[in-house]
Amino acid sequence: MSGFDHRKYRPFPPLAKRDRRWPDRTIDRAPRWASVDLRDGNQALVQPMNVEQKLKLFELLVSMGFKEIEVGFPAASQPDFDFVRRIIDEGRVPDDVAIQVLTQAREELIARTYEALRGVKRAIVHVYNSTNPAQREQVFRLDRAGVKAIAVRGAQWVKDYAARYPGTEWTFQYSPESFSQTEPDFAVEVCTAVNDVWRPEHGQAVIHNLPATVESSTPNVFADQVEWFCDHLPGREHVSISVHTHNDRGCGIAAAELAVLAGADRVEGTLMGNGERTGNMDIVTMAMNLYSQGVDPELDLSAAREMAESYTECTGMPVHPRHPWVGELVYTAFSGSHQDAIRKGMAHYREHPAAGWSVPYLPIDPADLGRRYEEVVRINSQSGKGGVAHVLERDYAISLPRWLAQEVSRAVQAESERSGGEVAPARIHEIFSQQFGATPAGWELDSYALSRAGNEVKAAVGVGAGQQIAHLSGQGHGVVEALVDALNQRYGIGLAVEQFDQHALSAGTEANAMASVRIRFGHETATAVAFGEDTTAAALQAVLSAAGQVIPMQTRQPFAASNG
Ligand SMILES: CC(=O)SCCNC(=O)CCNC(=O)[C@H](O)C(C)(C)COP(=O)(O)OP(=O)(O)OC[C@H]1O[C@@H](n2cnc3c(N)ncnc32)[C@H](O)[C@@H]1OP(=O)(O)O
Ligand SMILES: CC(C)C(=O)C(=O)O
Ligand SMILES: [Mg+2]
Repeated sequence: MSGFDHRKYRPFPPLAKRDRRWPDRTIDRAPRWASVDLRDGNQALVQPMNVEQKLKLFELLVSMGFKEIEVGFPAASQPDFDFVRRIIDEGRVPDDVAIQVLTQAREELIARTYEALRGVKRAIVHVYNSTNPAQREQVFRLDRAGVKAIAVRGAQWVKDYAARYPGTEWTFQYSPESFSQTEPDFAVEVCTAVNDVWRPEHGQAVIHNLPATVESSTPNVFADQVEWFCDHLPGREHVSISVHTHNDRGCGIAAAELAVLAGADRVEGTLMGNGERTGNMDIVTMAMNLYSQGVDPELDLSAAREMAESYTECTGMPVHPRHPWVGELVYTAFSGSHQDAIRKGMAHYREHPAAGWSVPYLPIDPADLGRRYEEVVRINSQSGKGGVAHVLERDYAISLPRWLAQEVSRAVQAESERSGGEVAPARIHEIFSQQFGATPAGWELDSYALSRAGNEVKAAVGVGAGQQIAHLSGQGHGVVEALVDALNQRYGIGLAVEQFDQHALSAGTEANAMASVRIRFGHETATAVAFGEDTTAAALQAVLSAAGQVIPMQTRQPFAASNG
């Protein structure tokens, strides 16, 4: 019989709250960020970071602008203790950064915690104990009063030991661990008792950190809990309210965002969401969410890729290619309709930058995070003409008319179906050059002379190479028509031009002009592209290259005679 049985679980009881205000709010400024990478992130790693790795990550966090960084649980292990000592002794903690350390509410651990912090300019001592019914009953085997007493004793030790180190600017932080699974009135009762020891109203800096230690409800329920807590904590105005969410249901970031709407001033989390089990809330994502709404995240994420690399180096944790904002593929479109829209949207943004960023499928400008536009459109069998045209435009300054983009895209599609994978820009250019830009042997434009009488252009064109030059002449409304006329006369055939485009190329390209043509010959068509010094040369060569594809060999030979 299957053990998969939902009846084993109980639904999370929501808070009966009728006066919620948070749904009508928006976040218009960044909360205070506190990184717990070096503690919660570290304690969840298969192989916790060594001192060198911790140093590197610490320096990364400082460089990103974090002002509050939980650097470890120094009473728990010698490496954690040594790390805290090292950053203090070596003067690595900038004056505007407060390091934070975690401890259980046990005297010997608190004493050792303060030893680790000796001499630091400012620090946050973070003491915690679980307050929810399951831990009260199963871990502590205590009732509410007993668990509150653990917190009060812990708060007292934190205060007493701080008094022994008067040279440091201390902030005290208390976490009713498992807050989100604790009865709200009890969470308020415990935090009030802690405040009675710390007396924030007399100037002691105090943070109450409300953890969703294990995420067990939808984020709206957490927001209700936070709002309720803020409304009911006596002296709320004297303390900072922090949240610390985990991601068991995949909503750690959403819960933190809604908690900020509900009144939280501060958010604890980690880079990329590393942390216990499914992780802590990901500060990078939440900060980027704000950034994408035009809110200054107050963290520097401009070198996001390097940040992700350092993160992996320090923690050994890979970054998923679809990780919000930072993953390798998160600004990449393979699918045709997305590429088409991105191409048009980027062009629109270039023309109207003052209107702000609104490129479809790209929530932000990838360049803001140091991402290259090359990554945005990548071609495989799901791609369409817009994407192929975009790649040629972006990487080779070649603009294709719509009809030609369709043809090139079909050729690229055939290649990707054959290979079953991505077609790199260089290969797209090669396909384009070989299938559309090649000049058939004997069809090189050697020379041309034009004269105009009224609306008519007369063209005398030398075709071929070396000794094999044919001299053709014809007339028409323009050079293309004149050359087609010359070819039709010379071979007694009926070529017709179906499509023709020419344009000057942008500076920096070798040729000055590009022309593209599709001609019809009976049931066949041929398309060719040519580049030239000038638009006339490009146009004539394009027609010759196309003609060379469809005029049968026997008709073509010999090509040295002149019809003019
Ligand atoms: C949600 C979180 O992330 S909390 C942080 C968790 N992080 C860590 O635990 C990492 C570092 N921890 C450690 O290295 C160790 O747990 C230590 C050094 C702190 C303590 O180690 P030990 O004393 O050997 O054991 P352990 O952690 O099992 O202690 C459990 C005891 O502490 C009590 N306890 C647990 N948490 C707390 C707390 N916050 N405050 C006071 N007592 C606590 C338990 O009730 C239990 O008591 P008992 O021995 O009377 O049954
Ligand atoms: C120590 C606390 C804040 C914690 O990490 C948690 O509850 O998840
Ligand atoms: Mg945690």
